[in-house]
Amino acid sequence: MRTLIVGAGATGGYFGTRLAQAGRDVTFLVHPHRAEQLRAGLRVHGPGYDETVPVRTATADRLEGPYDLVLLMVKAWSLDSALEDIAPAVGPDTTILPLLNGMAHLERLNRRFGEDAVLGGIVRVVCAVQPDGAVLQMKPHASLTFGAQDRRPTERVARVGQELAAPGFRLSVADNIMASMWHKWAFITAGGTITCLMRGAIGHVIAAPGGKEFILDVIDETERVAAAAGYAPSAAAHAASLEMFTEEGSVFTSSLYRDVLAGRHHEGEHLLGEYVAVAERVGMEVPLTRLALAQLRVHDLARLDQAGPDRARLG
Ligand SMILES: NC(=O)C1=CN([C@@H]2O[C@H](COP(=O)(O)OP(=O)(O)OC[C@H]3O[C@@H](n4cnc5c(N)ncnc54)[C@H](OP(=O)(O)O)[C@@H]3O)[C@@H](O)[C@H]2O)C=CC1
Ligand SMILES: CC(C)(CO)C(=O)C(=O)O
Repeated sequence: MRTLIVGAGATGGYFGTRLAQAGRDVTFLVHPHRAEQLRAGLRVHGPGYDETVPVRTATADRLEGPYDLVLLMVKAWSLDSALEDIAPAVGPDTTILPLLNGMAHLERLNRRFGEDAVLGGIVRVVCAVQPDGAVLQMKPHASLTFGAQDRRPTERVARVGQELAAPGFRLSVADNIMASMWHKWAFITAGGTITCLMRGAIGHVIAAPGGKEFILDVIDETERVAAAAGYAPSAAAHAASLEMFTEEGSVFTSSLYRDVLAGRHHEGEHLLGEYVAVAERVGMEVPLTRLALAQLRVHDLARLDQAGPDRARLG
């Protein structure tokens, strides 16, 4: 099977190198600067390991298809350009597996490629690209969960499962991938809302008087939306959110908040903006998520103003 991994960033770099090491036929679609950086291999390091993995890269102008499987591992704001770039890689039998956080991308992909060709998926890992281009895995766990949007156990799902089974992460086929994606989206939206609004790590929010009550209110708000949309978090998903977001001393911040702090592009519209839009559709008030979203929008406007004529270069 020929697999194209779109993006050799944090998640693409981590999962893609695990697949390459397992002998899979993997090509990374990258921008020219990243191709240059990866000439001598992609360094991935984390708890107890440090490896430089030889990788095959392609840039959009040299992409030859079709591929059997395309893993989309880009941030939401890059999705449109990534979809243009992968056009030569997609044939009538290509399977597209997006692994972004959130849900809104599925609709766009379904419109473009048809629902049968597009699987749902999530990854759980905590990785970041370092200034030298290496991918750093910050926590030991890593998993990839996927499945057909309509829950049918098709031949396509079985083939993709065989291709993606590799050492270095736990692979599972979800019985209901839409529910898994929703639970993760609710979780990420809660984490983003808490850390962006409070401008700090969970440990500090919990330690502040009133902080725990605020956290519980955010979890409640996000879970009520998921339930109203037909995806009430399971007891286990609720317990995982409580554990993560009420841990004393925790240094956890969402990647959304870290992107905001670093002045980078962020997934606020894709995660919180779309969440508020769903809440509106199901007739629910989400004042805390809405406040976090408004704050992100103000931040973005200020950032554009500060950049002035350089705004086109904002990354
Ligand atoms: N990081 C993590 O631990 C986790 C992230 N996620 C989710 O996974 C998704 C991806 O995040 P993450 O891996 O962190 O993002 P990164 O920003 O680390 O990586 C994305 C990569 O995609 C590249 N890219 C974007 N568009 C193209 C294109 N058209 N052609 C080639 N390369 C392209 C970017 O390159 P360039 O810089 O050149 O634009 C960048 O290297 C997000 O939705 C995120 O929320 C989910 C779980 C954990
Ligand atoms: C919480 C985490 C690291 C989990 O995978 C994540 O996806 C994020 O912060 O965006």
